[in-house]
Amino acid sequence: MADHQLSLRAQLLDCLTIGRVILSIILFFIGSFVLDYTWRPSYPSSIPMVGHGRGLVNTIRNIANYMFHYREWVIEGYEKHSKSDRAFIIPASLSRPHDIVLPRSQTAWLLERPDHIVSAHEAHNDVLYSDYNLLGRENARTTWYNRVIHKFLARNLPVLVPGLDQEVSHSVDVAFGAGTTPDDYKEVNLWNAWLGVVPQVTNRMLVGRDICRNEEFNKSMVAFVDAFVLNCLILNLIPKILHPVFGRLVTTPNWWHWRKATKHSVPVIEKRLRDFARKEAGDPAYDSWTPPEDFITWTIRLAKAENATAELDPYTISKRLLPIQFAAIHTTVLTGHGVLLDLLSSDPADGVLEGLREEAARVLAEDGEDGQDGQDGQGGGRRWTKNALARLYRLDSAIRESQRVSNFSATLVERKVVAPEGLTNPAEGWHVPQGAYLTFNLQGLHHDPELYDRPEEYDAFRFSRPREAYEALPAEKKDPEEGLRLKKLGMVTTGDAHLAFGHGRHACPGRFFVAHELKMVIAHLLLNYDLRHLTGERPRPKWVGGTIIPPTEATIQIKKRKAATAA
Ligand code: HEM
Repeated sequence: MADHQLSLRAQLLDCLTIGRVILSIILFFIGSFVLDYTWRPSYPSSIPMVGHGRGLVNTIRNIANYMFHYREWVIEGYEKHSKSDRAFIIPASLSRPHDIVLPRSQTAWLLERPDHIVSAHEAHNDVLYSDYNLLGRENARTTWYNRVIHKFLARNLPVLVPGLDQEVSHSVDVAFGAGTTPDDYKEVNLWNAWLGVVPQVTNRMLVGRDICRNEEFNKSMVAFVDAFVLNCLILNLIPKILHPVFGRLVTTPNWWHWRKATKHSVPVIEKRLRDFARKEAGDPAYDSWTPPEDFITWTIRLAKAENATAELDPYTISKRLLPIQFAAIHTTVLTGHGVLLDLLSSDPADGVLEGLREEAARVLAEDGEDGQDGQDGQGGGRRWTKNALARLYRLDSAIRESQRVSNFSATLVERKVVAPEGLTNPAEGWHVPQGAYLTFNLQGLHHDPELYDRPEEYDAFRFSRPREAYEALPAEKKDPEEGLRLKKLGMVTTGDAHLAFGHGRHACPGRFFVAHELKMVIAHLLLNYDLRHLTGERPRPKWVGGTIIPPTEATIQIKKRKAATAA
């Protein structure tokens, strides 16, 4: 019997060659892909498709070419179908169903569907693999953090501006300005400099001034969002059926980075909860205490108002911060990076930098306020206010124009059909089942010559010229309706031809904050530093599927200005 067992084991081991193991793994993956594929929602054949088209061979070609040709397919689809008001299908990555790209004329129709018919949240979760990246289903499925931001952020901006201004001055002077003198230009890596600014400024709003300058906390959060993006790229290539295993495996670093951050955030959250409790208990030491305005305070207020006690757990609060860190950090760094590359690649003869600097100095003098000496180690000088920032029309336009022409996504505003009965398109008559994905053609819209004059050109003051012309009119010639129309040229206004922040009721609720942040950063740079124009072509990004890979190697030349105009 023992001999028999031994020989069976020997035979099995003989069969187990490296070649056979590799072949089995390949067959297992192919089988998983086939299963995945058969479970995908099927789309009507009346909707045209770009890429290599339908059928088994073409499907394999689509999968092989998705990484390198997605953006070209988006452009091709815009010309062939979107411009004739027709939807088209665009192939997706290996692990995701295809997207249906809707024409501009159907924007309002889709975005007005209720959330129980087409869901933004579910679409975002699927595209971002949030069940894994956000440390589990519970944190991915909740819309709590979304509600906190929608409810509190924009209305608290006037109160937040002075603190943000301090973080901007401090972080820009460290990340861009360290070691600069008025005598010579210094070379700075632009991507790393923005990464030195955005987490600190964003976290002033999220977790307050006690932690926003903490290097380990900020590094952990940046590492978390970096891991998040990398995991999305990896999971795009793995069959969905295997995600419960691979999703957990590849997102292990996310847990590690979150844990590291909690060392700093949880004690602050616990203290805030204690402070709230003592104030509520009538502790006389807290008579004049008011909580700082930040995400921690807002989430405590909302949880108390709604009796949502689970939301008051310090570790839960620290997890709710993660989706916001993801939504806020890379998007803002990408945008700021793009704006400076566009500005510094503009023709020096056009005087764009000088125009922006003149505006910033004038508005700060007129509408800024005097800073107090010694605030957080900052000197006095003029400080920004919400009203002053609202008057930076040129800078606002320079940012909006960069978001238009240097778009960081080819398609945007993803929605998933969640209604069990599916969705019928009234304009074209087709019907798609539950699980279908719909989106819009950002690339095509932002570069359409019928919507924008000379669409490929970065025209920094495209949106501010009419606003400035209106401002210069004598009061009796100003038509308030025209004034309102021109206000909509501002960077926070979304529309069916400008989708950088999405559109409709799920449009980015952080955009008002971003507008303040980016304006303060760029104004501080221009008022305190000289920036050299780039020579040659603007460094170009690369695209992997629908994901942009920015030119992170790009550097700029910067030196301290002789006569700095602001603090
Ligand atoms: C330049 C920076 C940013 C860009 C370009 C950007 C862009 C976007 C886009 C395109 C969406 C999806 C809209 C849709 O599907 O309709 C979105 C959603 C969102 N963003 Fe931003 N975002 C930025 C910064 C921020 C910041 C700083 C925050 C938070 C403070 C934030 C919080 C959110 C949230 C919570 C959502 C989900 C909204 C919802 O589903 O209702 N974003 N953002």
